[in-house]
Amino acid sequence: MEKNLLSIQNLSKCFPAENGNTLEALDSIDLNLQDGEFACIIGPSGSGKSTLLRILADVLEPTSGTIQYAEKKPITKAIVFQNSNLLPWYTVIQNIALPLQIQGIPKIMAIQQAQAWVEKIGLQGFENEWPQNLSGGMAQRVAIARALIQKPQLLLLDEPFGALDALTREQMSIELLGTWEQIHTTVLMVTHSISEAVLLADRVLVFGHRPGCIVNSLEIQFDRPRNPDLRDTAEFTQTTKLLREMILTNTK
Ligand SMILES: Nc1ncnc2c1ncn2[C@@H]1O[C@H](COP(=O)(O)OP(=O)(O)OP(=O)(O)O)[C@@H](O)[C@H]1O
Repeated sequence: MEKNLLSIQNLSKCFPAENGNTLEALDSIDLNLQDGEFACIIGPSGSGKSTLLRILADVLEPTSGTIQYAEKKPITKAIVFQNSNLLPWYTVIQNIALPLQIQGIPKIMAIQQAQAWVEKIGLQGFENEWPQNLSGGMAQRVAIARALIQKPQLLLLDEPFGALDALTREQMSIELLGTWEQIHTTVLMVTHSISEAVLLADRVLVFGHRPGCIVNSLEIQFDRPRNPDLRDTAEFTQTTKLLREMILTNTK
């Protein structure tokens, strides 16, 4: 049976704007995330998608509303942004090991675990490289490994492939699919790519124009584990078409 990880109720967020006005970024968001679910958010620019992720990551406070956790205690979370935000004075392996060291895990053990992640993301040989010498795709692989090494119960991905070229982006979403199929942690991912959402997600949430709220959602019912070849099937094309129509209808 499906188990709830968290429940967002009536969540709104306002920012102070010019002339003493307020800018309503989010309005009355209600959302349950199931334990082990991969959910994607798609919506217009400025509709509050990043704001919602930042609230869930505890970087921002909501103006009103609640987030309740099924376990009745805070859960472990990690967030990855469009920009990898690697520490430039740390090497690849040091960046990946950092969250464990912050948790107090001895350096030698943190580096051992980071080495396993270097292998999972295919960056063997680049362990001691500096972030400025990595391609955009490599840097994002490191950022994702740095998040996943923490074994977060909730992984928040804010357009993690948005700054990459189309081919690298496709490759990265296939790699993310493979990694996620092994760990099945709960993911909430913002993306602007319909095909990425359909390949990865169990459910796609469609945001309307600001103030952001969920105007529609689509269950993606392809079997797991999913194979990237799914993208070549007629069912995949039909689903992307359906989602595109849903987005266009709701964000006119
Ligand atoms: N710290 C802030 N202070 C003031 N306004 C903010 C702040 N953060 C976001 N906003 C405003 O809130 C609205 C929602 O922004 P947000 O970045 O959440 O949208 P988004 O849907 O993620 O956009 P995009 O798809 O372009 O990344 C925007 O109008 C933005 O200018």
